[in-house]
Amino acid sequence: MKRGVLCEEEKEAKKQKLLDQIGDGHLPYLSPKDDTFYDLWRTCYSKLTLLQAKHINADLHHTVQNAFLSLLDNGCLFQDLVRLKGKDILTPVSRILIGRPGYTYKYLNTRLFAVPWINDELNTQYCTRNLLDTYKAFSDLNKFLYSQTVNELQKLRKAHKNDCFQHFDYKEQVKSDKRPCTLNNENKELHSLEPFNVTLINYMDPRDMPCLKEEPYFGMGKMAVSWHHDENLVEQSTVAVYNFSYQESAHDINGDDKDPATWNVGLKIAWDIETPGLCIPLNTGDCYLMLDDLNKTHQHCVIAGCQPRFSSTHRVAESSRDTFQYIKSQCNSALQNLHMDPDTGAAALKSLEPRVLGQTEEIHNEVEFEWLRQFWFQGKRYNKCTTFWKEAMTELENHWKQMETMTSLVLKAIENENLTVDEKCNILKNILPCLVERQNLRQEWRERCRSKLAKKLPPDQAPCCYPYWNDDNKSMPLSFDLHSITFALQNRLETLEA
Ligand SMILES: O=C(O)CCC(=O)C(=O)O
Ligand SMILES: [Fe+2]
Repeated sequence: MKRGVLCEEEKEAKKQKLLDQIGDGHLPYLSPKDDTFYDLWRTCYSKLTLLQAKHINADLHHTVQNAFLSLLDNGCLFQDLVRLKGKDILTPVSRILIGRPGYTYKYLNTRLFAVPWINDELNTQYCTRNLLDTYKAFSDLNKFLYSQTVNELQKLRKAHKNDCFQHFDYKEQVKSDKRPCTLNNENKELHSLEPFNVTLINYMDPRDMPCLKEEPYFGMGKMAVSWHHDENLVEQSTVAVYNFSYQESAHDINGDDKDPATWNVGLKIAWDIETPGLCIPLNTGDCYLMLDDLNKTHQHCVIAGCQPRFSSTHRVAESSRDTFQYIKSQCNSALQNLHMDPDTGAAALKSLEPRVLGQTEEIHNEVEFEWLRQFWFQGKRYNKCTTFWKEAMTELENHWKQMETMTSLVLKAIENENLTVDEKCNILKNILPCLVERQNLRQEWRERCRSKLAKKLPPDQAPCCYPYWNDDNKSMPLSFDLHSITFALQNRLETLEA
């Protein structure tokens, strides 16, 4: 766990404490019909910018809105079976990730694989021409939202400078506790200017989701997306959202004190019950930007209106360990230690250096659990949208299978080679934790694939426990179930150390 980051249990306890403090009542929140709404926005939510639909080019609206509908028509939006506090939950919202070729984005323990929004090299990766244009629309929207973000960040920097200047001038008069929230980090370098690398598309028709949760702190209404910070983003990077709701509907799920038709984004300061929350209605075509560190200092949620609604949420995903290019190079570095005899095809390990063997087993786990099993857990959904990931996974699976061979070669080496007791102990100490973890995670993924919720999903989205094989499968060097192997190795280590 990173320092300074609250773990799940601590967060849950803190949240429960807040809810207990609130009791049966609700905390105040402001919406445009409140007089002080804009004052609160300016002072405590100044890094939230709304870009009204009327200020955006009509052609862009047209292209993007058609692209959303095309995703729906082509069946490219999927509810995710995410894992939250050790439980599997089906998200009310359906999603697809679109972005740079090879990028992925992890949220709630689920790795989403980006459908490439443009691909100059290969045109065979889409089922239809129509989908190619659809994805490209989000690349166009991405460019537009990025240019708006750069503008807004410049404005923010100017305002920030003025604030600092004024603050300097009136230092004696301005009491620090009266300073508006914008002045909190005067000396800090502002924002990341990296372009967005992915967009997570959301879709929900409230008529299909009669059991949405009530917003618990303020009583803002039914939540399509609960309170959260967006995870796994580059620090201080902006999130930009395009909002599109369509079709009239008479059905109102949120009571009558609010315009029944509109969707709202809710904001609050994390762990703060003094400052009122903010509820911002979103008209179709409106965009909002969560600039700089707003996503870190504040949480947001989405309050459902009564129309079906899409959003495209552009972000700078933290990508150091999250691209196909990265995992491929990890595999290649692990496979450096494998020698294949060109004549006989026999496999051998080049080095028995414990550290090298341990690293290979770590990469083995990484490719198996962070990539292959994450991918197949999402069923065959990606086939509908792109061939990019099927091809990528075939490549990774081949590498992974060679690593199964490498593990079997280490186990043989421990049995047969002329190694000293110390050498054997060192090898075992380096590889055993990885093997135990592999065994545990294989069981966990297998159970997730067999859960009740998993079985309810449509056939093309049903989780596959893959790779999976029986002991009589002669093409696999080791069993799927590693229980007896890890048990024997643990005993072996204890005996050697005795
Ligand atoms: O749909 C929206 O407006 C925001 C959705 C959201 O918060 C998310 O996808 O992380
Ligand atoms: Fe979010």
